[in-house]
Amino acid sequence: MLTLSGVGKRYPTGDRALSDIELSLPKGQVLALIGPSGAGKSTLIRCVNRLVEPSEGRIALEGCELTRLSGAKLRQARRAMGMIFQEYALVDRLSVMENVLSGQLGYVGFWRSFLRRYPAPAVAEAFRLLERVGLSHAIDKRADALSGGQRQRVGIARALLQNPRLLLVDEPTASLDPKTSRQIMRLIRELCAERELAAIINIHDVALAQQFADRIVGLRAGRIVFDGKPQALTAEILTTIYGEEEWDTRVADEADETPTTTPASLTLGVAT
Ligand SMILES: Nc1ncnc2c1ncn2[C@@H]1O[C@H](COP(=O)(O)OP(=O)(O)OP(=O)(O)O)[C@@H](O)[C@H]1O
Repeated sequence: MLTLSGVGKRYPTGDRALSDIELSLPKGQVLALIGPSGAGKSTLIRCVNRLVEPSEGRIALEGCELTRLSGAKLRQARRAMGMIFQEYALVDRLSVMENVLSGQLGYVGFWRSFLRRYPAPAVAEAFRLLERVGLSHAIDKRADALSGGQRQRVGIARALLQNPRLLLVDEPTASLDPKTSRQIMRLIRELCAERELAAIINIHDVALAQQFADRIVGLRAGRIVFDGKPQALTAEILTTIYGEEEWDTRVADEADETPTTTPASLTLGVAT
């Protein structure tokens, strides 16, 4: 449903962020994008919805070539892509419900949304979504009264309200504790399965990526250096992506204990 062919990005500063990206994402697939800082993960996600303009290559969503679109047609195509950001991007002084409804901005027109009058079906759907993400008790709360995990749930409900076919998720767990991070990743995973949504999730936590994604793509210096199943991510491949590190023994060494043979996947939570 999403295809990137020969995509590259060079910023006006001269920094080359992406080179020769070839990627095809089928419907319903959850793809985790991993790689060290500066590898190009955010740039790749932003090229897909054209927040960043690719310098070369083509990106097509359900047969529609996004890289050729502009103006109203681009805005319309963007509605098929739900964005979920690390920093939640909520309006603090608005309620949970109003924040979710603001996902309708592209549909209802500026004045109507400015006056905060939303169509009844959108409000009903927002109620359903808030219930689904576990926030039915907090509908009237102001966004700034929520925990990080709750804020992320609002962001997820807001992205889903526009009924996207693809989710673009940028560091969804960066500011969350380990348990909440797992809950948020599980929720995204379940929602993708329920709605046959494809997702690209930019994530630093390799163990979470392995646990909740169908497929892992590793970027290094703007190039794809791994594309495969989570189980195929060996210590050797992690070295290709991140550089030298004793993946199997790192936790034990740092705790000054006898090195163990802990599998790579269990020791990678902080590998960035
Ligand atoms: N707006 C920009 N202008 C110039 N260079 C940029 C810009 N945004 C990113 N870059 C450069 O592009 C490269 C890729 O950055 P990007 O933010 O996509 O990496 P990332 O893998 O998402 O990193 P992180 O995990 O730290 O968020 C880096 O060299 C970065 O310095």
